[in-house]
Amino acid sequence: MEEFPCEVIRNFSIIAHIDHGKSTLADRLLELTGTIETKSTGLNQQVLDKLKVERERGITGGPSIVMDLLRFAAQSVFQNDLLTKLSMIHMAHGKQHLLNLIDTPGHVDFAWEVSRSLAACQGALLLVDASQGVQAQSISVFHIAKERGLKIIPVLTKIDLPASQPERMAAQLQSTFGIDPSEILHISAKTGQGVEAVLRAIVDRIPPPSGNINSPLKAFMFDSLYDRYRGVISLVSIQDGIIQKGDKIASCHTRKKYEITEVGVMHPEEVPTSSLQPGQVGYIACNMKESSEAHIGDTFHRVGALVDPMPGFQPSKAMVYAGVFPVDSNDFIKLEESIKRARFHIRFSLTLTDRSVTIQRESSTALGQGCRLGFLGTLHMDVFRQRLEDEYDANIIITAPTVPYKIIYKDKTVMISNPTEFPDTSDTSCRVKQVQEPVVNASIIVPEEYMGEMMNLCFAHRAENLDHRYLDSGSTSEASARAILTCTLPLSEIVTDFFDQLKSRSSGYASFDYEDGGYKASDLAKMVFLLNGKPVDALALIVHRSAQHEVGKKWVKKLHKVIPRQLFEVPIQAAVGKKIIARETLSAMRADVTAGLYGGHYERKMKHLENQKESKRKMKRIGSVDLPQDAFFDILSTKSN
Ligand SMILES: Nc1nc2c(ncn2[C@@H]2O[C@H](COP(=O)(O)OP(=O)(O)OP(=O)(O)O)[C@@H](O)[C@H]2O)c(=O)[nH]1
Repeated sequence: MEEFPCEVIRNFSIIAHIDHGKSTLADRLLELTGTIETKSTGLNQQVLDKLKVERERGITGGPSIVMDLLRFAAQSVFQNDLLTKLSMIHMAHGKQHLLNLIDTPGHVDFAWEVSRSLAACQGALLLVDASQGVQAQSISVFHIAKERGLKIIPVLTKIDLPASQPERMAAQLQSTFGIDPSEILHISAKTGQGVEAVLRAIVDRIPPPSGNINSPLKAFMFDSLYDRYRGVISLVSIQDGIIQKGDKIASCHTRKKYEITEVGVMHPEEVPTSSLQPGQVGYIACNMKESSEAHIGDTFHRVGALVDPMPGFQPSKAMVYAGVFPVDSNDFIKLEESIKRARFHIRFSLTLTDRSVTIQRESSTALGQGCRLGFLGTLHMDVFRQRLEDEYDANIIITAPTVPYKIIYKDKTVMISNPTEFPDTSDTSCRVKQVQEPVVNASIIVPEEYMGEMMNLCFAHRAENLDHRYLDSGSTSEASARAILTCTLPLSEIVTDFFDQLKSRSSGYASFDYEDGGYKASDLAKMVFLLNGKPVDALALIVHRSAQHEVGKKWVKKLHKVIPRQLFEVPIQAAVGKKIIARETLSAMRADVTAGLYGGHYERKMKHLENQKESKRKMKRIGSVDLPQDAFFDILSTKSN
């Protein structure tokens, strides 16, 4: 592939709320520039099926069909999934331009990944569905792009839809982001209307990357992947200088030295080039053996020519944790493998890095050996869980999600991510000074008639600092005004069913987004459930004291409903510290399942015994109480809390 000087290069991203049509627009741009063929192949369906989970949730990491297709093609053909960036060539003003589309995950859980990708861009298309208008995530991604100083090209899409209201939405973009309506492009990515103008705007409005080919090499690593044969492949954006095969480079972060074995760009698959120059975004392969050597946000320089490193990033931290256990403890190794495979797939489909899901072994007296997984957010966890359950047919139990708490003692601070580790704060000898929980700054956008409902929902989830303002005045008779409601919420309150309730109580109209709001002191306690006097560690919860009686009562009722009767009476209790705060009693039942069957019914008797054996196999024995797998599912199902 020919070399492109800096001034004809444009590095951009598409930022949008989920489902606003990012993938469709990317497909159109790739088609218009001849990067891919216009006609989709029958393969697409196959690929879509493979990515069922992400499809169902309506999220993809990038230009859907193209990306997915290439990801899978690349996996099988080249054993390489370096596809978070695509290059297109476009003729404008009599010159060929190289347009690099850099993929972003575009979801609130992955804010860090979004800024990581945007760091390699000079501009972004802010894509807004003209029938839906500005949504919560449009706002958060806009701010990230703005903070990074990117040129933003506002684009209203889906104008072919009868429900689209481009004029009204343009006014909304103006009032929300201060965008001049004359700068807004009106397109339909589906029919292709106006998409040419998008290519023109990318060339005309986004500045070329700056950089000097004669300065010392400075290459910024914004992503990395592992290739079985070539080791770590890094995606880099060249800030200054030039990089080519045979060059000896070093990492600013680890000081380790490497020799470049290959450089190239994605067009759309890997195309080796003789060099990468300032402004170019491409891949480099060097003799980097371990993923642990690759640090996202690292800067490479030529050996012997030190440069100031680019500002790096704070990698994202796991914010939601859950335990995963095999129903049959012999399956632990199999489960661990499934988890690793699921992690691999999620990483590609959501454009995440290797370390996006943290895994630690965990053992529970109730559930045996398992893993404690850490996720970036609830969506991340849900997608992962669904993939484990669906695609790997994993016979697993997943515990209720929890968030990391800060326990401040007189002499130290400890972070805990498992309720079983939570200290008994009512015990005066435990020396806990304060307990803090993570909070988020949440924003919800809804039509005004749902405001009351949304406020109630927020208050029921311990919201503070509630505020609201209007985004527009609902200029047409059929469209009501939309408002943005902001508040702080404890993260633990949104990891269960908050999102589902938000959707159902707003008839699907509310959009929700949040950002990290730090830690806040809170009056929390550990709630333990006892079956026949024995605590079940896997069921332990952390509750706000104001809700402990309500939560305790609800859970013992739920346990009472799902635990089958045993041969003896079983008290089911909820305790906080030493205090029992709720109780139900499960009455005893008869033992012999065949007792009612008299002589001559040998086959029936055997069948009953077989059935009993089968259901015993699926039981978890908690102390002396048998709990069927289904009961655990029911108890731990977050949706029915
Ligand atoms: N009518 C119409 N539909 C469109 C247009 N652009 C996208 N769509 C449809 O909108 C839906 C979402 O489009 P996608 O391109 O998958 O959206 P996305 O933003 O990539 O979604 P995620 O990657 O899952 O976040 C699909 O059903 C598209 O067919 C458009 O211009 N007009």
